[in-house]
Amino acid sequence: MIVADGLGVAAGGGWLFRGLDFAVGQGGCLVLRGTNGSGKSTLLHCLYGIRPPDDGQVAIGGAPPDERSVAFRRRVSVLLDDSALFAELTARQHLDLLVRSFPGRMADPVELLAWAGLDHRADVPAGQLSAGQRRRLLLLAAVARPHEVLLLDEPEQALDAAGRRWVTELIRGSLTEGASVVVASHHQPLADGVASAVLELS
Ligand SMILES: Nc1ncnc2c1ncn2[C@@H]1O[C@H](COP(=O)(O)OP(=O)(O)OP(=O)(O)O)[C@@H](O)[C@H]1O
Repeated sequence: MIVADGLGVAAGGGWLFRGLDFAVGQGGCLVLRGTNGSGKSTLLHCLYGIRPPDDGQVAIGGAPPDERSVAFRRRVSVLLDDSALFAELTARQHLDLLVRSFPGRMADPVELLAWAGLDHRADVPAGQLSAGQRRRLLLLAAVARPHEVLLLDEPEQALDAAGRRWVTELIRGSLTEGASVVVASHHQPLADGVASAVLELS
């Protein structure tokens, strides 16, 4: 589903990474690891088509990624470093929007909100949620909608211990459904819980 062939990105007069080859099939999870600034977010941007590679190529389902394509965005679900919510819309309204975009293909929003531990905050505008609650809502929205590919950038950010365990459960659910997942993470238990392969950037 996801294939990188000699992938490279140049930055700051050198190569951030170069010659990356990997493939992630259905139900597979590649975990990206590496120090701050090693290029994990940049690699995820390449996989979503936000940033063209400077060397090599990447294909999602046999074609180059294109985040401007509605068809591509319907197949690929993401939580990237700049993902945001509508501050004035509640958690419930965010899910209602998704349900309207994918009619008959999503679980009941009430059940989803309870699963995310957000049922008591369902009618609070997203702008008034805590950082961890906003993170839970972003993750829930990314995973609850139908997807063939899931790209997550440090999903553990801002989450408490229970939330970090929940992320592992959430990614495993996506894998069981057959998605191909790439997740950048600094959280070793999460990596241990979901990885079928690990790519260390340096
Ligand atoms: N267009 C660009 N021009 C110059 N430098 C860039 C560009 N894009 C990324 N970089 C640099 O590439 C490096 C990698 O950044 P990136 O955010 O991908 O790292 P990361 O591994 O995700 O880091 P972190 O763990 O801190 O989230 C950074 O030093 C960044 O400043």
